[in-house]
This record gives sequence, structure tokens and C-alpha cells, in this order.
Amino acid sequence: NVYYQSIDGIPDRTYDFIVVGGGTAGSVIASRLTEDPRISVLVVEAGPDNEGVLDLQIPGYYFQIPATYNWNYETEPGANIHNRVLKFDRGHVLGGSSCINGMVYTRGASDDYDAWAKITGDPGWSWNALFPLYKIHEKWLPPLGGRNITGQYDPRVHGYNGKTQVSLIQKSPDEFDLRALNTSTQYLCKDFPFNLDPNSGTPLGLTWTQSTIGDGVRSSASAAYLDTPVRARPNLDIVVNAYATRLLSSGTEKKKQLDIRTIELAPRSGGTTRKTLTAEKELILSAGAINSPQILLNSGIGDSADLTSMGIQTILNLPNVGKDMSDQPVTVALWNTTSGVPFPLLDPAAALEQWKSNHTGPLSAFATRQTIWSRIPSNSTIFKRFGPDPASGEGAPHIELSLYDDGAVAGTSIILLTPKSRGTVKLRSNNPFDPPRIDLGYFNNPFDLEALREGARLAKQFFSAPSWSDYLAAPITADPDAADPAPFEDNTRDFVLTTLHPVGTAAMSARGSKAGVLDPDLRVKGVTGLRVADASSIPLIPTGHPQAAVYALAERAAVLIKSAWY
Ligand SMILES: Cc1cc2nc3c(=O)[nH]c(=O)nc-3n(C[C@H](O)[C@H](O)[C@H](O)COP(=O)(O)OP(=O)(O)OC[C@H]3O[C@@H](n4cnc5c(N)ncnc54)[C@H](O)[C@@H]3O)c2cc1C
Repeated sequence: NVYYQSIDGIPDRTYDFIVVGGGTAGSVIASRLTEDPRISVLVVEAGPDNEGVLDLQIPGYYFQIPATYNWNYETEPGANIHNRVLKFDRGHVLGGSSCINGMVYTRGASDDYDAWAKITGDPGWSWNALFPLYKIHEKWLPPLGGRNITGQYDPRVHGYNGKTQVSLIQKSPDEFDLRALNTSTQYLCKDFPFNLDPNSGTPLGLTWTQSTIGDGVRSSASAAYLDTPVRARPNLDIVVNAYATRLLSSGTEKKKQLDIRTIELAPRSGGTTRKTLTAEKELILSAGAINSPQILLNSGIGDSADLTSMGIQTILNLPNVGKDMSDQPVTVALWNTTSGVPFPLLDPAAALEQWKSNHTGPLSAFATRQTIWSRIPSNSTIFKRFGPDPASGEGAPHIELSLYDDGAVAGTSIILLTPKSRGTVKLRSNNPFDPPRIDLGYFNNPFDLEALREGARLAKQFFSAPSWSDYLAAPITADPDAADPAPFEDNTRDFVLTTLHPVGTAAMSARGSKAGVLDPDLRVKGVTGLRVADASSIPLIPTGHPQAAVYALAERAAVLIKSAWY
């Protein structure tokens, strides 16, 4: 139950499990394992504590979270995006990226998880198998203020006694939302049907956006799973400001398998002090899609040629570590409004005062209120030109449109949910403190740029409905249907951004398969004592924002670990 501020404080004792990275997945796993008083766990987190930090509690502070809570990475220049370097945020705090993310809560399509089951050969990853875990993790709450939300979500698909609080926005729909709803129900029902709930496994259509917010407060993994009663457990210790530099082999087991249960730690501030700890049973690596592969590579687990070139001795040649990263690129389609008058600016002091007094007002929310989940029409030429449809099934969207309105400008973001391009995470040097090289690989596969064009067409179609004729004026962004395709392409390369949804850098695959890095039970292939459980383990990016999938994966990780040992 004691909480250590540096590696110097870690007591001289043993733990059954050491969870490396107290982020989204790590918080869930530590919390679930220590529900059993027989199991002792140490959580090692590089960042500071989240508790009591207002900036991490106020949903509307998304854009002003201090840099201390961020790894502040930058990507490598993108060859296909005019060599642009993108800011690449990652949570650097207990609770990880769930403390700094956009809080959008989407599980994706049931087809996605059924594809996980197929890829891994483990039906335990299917939608039907994970659905009960979704219910266990979630605590659905009505929006504070009690507005009527009947018809805006499906009560049957939510959990009510779980940890992560999920809700719809407190504010009632405004004129823009009603226009969008009208577009779907009156004019374009066939292409953009209204869908009661995006989290039922069948997301296609126009939906009301759900967020990991409860009673106006961000519900991060640390706030939800490592709350005060959990921290008080005598079988759970947490150390913050502790940087895992590498994993060390504890020798080979009887079956001549590598046994890795030892972690080397350093103060987050750097320097040469090191401390090693060995877990009695297992190490659980949950440092996220960028840092889990970084730690594996630093330990000599990865592509041996790459490791040799960095001067790192290979202890296990696992060529796919840090490869096959999927991330979802985002662009926009915007129009001037007929009024051209922006909404009045927020009075920050008054908004903060209101939030502090009762957790209501503009700071109680962040994301847009409505989201459209669409498929690229099956007769689109892109499936002929660039190969098979990357979507997991007919129920999975390719494109997400998050509707946007600031009074003067309105439209939507366009997210490609099913990218074909893959990126990499590599080491910069053999200094464990050096930030890794993050190459997003955007548009390495030409399908992705053309799929965004299809997304822009969907946006254009949606906003061409009569419900918008007196609200939208001239388009601001390039026309996807222009006779000359170059301006749209050029603009997209200029403006595309990352959704910060990297997954798959240490992915699961079938037992015995040479693909991937992990077996279906999240154990590193060819190793005993070590699992990776976080966004890097995901074998196929879900067609939504990934935090919900990470929660489900972490819940199952805890089940797998408990059933393996107890
Ligand atoms: C700005 C932003 C916005 C996003 N918006 C959304 C959204 O709206 N909806 C959504 O679903 N998803 C969103 N995401 C993505 C989502 O938050 C992540 O996919 C998810 O939280 C990843 O969980 P994780 O457990 O894999 O990693 P993290 O939650 O990132 O956890 C990794 C943890 O490991 C720690 N760590 C790393 N290296 C070390 C080390 N060497 N030693 C010790 N500890 C270490 C980190 O500090 C961190 O706490 C967003 C992400 C970001 C960054």
C-alpha cells in the first residue's frame, strides 16, 4: 500500500508480479490481480502520480495538459507527408495515456475482435468472449444534470458496476446536432442511418459520442482502477518516477526457454544509478505501443541485425518487435458557415469556477457530440486498385466522421480507421533514455490516401443534404472530386495528423506462428516469465478509438494471469 516516489524507496522484498508501466493497461492489471489478497504486485511507473492533479481531471483541459505528463515525442519526418514531423503525445503519468487522451469511448466492431480470435486462433479474443469483460470494466452514468438521454444510447450494451465511468455529454443537443440527426433520419437514412449505440459491436451509422467521463470528471485508468481503496491494499505497491531501462534474463528454464523476470530500473531523471528487481512469478510489460517495444529492444529482444547495428547484444531474435505499427491518420473537411460568426469565446475563469463548484459547464466535456461510422462504398475502385478490403468484416467501418462546428466553420474530421500502411518503432541508440524513432509510415500504402479521399466524399455527401443548405456556405478544404486529383492529395499530405492510436508493435499471433511477438496468452514467444499487455499486443487495430479495446485486453490479461497461477 505504500507509495514510493523514487526507486530508492522500493522496499527490499519480493513481489509475485511486477507491472512495468502503470498506464491504461497496467492500472487495470495491477488492480485486478491484487483483488486476490494472495497476489502481491509492484507497479513501476516512469511518470509522476496522477492523484489530485486538476489538469488531469477537467475534461475541457485536454489542450492544456502540462508537458510533465507527456513523453513529448516527435515522429521521424514522413516521406509521404512532405517530410513533416508530427508531435506524438503519450501519457507520462500513473494512468498513462488515459490521463491525457480525448476520452472518446468506442469499442469498434464485433468483426474486429472476431478477427483477433482468428489471427490468434484463440476464441477468447472474440467479441462474444470479451463482451462480458466490457461490462465488468464499465460504469455507465447518466449525464450530470439529468437530461433525458432515452433514444441516445442502448442500455443493454453497457456495464453499470464497473470501474471506468462512461457517459454522454451533459449539454442537450443544439441546432447543429439536430441538423445532423435530421440528415440521417430524414434525408440520407440509407447511407448514414441513425444508430442507437456505437458500442453494441455494430457501430455503422450516426451515433451520439460516449466519453470516459463520469459526473463531469475524466475517468482515467488510474482514477478508476487505482483509487484510494485499491492503493490501500497491503499486497499492492506503486513506485513512480521509476524508469525501466531493460529486462534481464534470469537464466534458462528446464525446457531451455529463456526466463525473463528481472527488470532494471533507473531514476526517471537519468544518471547511472541502477536497481534490479526479480518478480517471483512474472513480469508484465505494459509500457504502451511505443515504450514496450523500446524496452524489449533495449533488452536485446528484437531483430538481431537491428540490435547489432545499435551495439546491443541479442538475447532473443524476434524480428517483429517494433514492426507492424498501425495508426489512424486524420484529416478534415470544412465549410464556412453562412453566418461566419464564431461562437463567443469561453471565459476561462468563469468556466473553471463553474466546474469547481459542481463539475458542470463547458469544461465538463471535450469531444464532439456526434460521430458517423461509414464504409467506403463496395463499388469503389480503390478495392480493385489497391488490393483487398482491409476491414475485418461488413460490420466494420472504414471511415469515422467526428462532426464539428465553431459557429464560423463547420464540418468534420475524417479518420481512416482501417489503414493499410504500417510504421515502426526503433531505437535511436543504445542509450535507454534516448527517445525511440517513431516512423508512422503514413501513406506507404497508397490505399490510405485514396481511402481518405473516399472519406472526404462521404463528408461531402453528408453535408450536401437539404438540412445544411441554409447553414453551410463555401467549402474551405479541397474537393475530393475535382477533375485534377492533385490538390486534394497535396492538401492531405500537408495537413494529415495522427490520432495518436498506435497499436500492434508487439502483437499477438497464433501459437507457433512466426508472425507477431506474443502468443495468444500475451506471453512473449519463446520466453517464460514475461507477458506484454497493452496497445502493442493488439493484432488488428479496432475500428474506433483504441482505449476501450486496451481496457478489454487488460481485463482479459488479468484473467489469463490469474488462471495460469491460481
Ligand atoms: C493525446 C491522446 C489522445 C487520445 N485520444 C483517445 C481517445 O479519445 N479515445 C481513445 O479510445 N483513445 C485515445 N487515445 C489512445 C489511448 O489513450 C491509448 O491507446 C491507450 O491509453 C494506450 O494504453 P496503453 O496501456 O497501451 O499505454 P499508456 O496508457 O500510454 O501506458 C503506458 C505507461 O507506461 C509508462 N512507461 C513507458 N515507458 C516506461 C518505462 N521505460 N518505465 C516505466 N514506465 C514506462 C508510461 O509513462 C505510461 O504510464 C489517445 C492517446 C493520446 C496520447
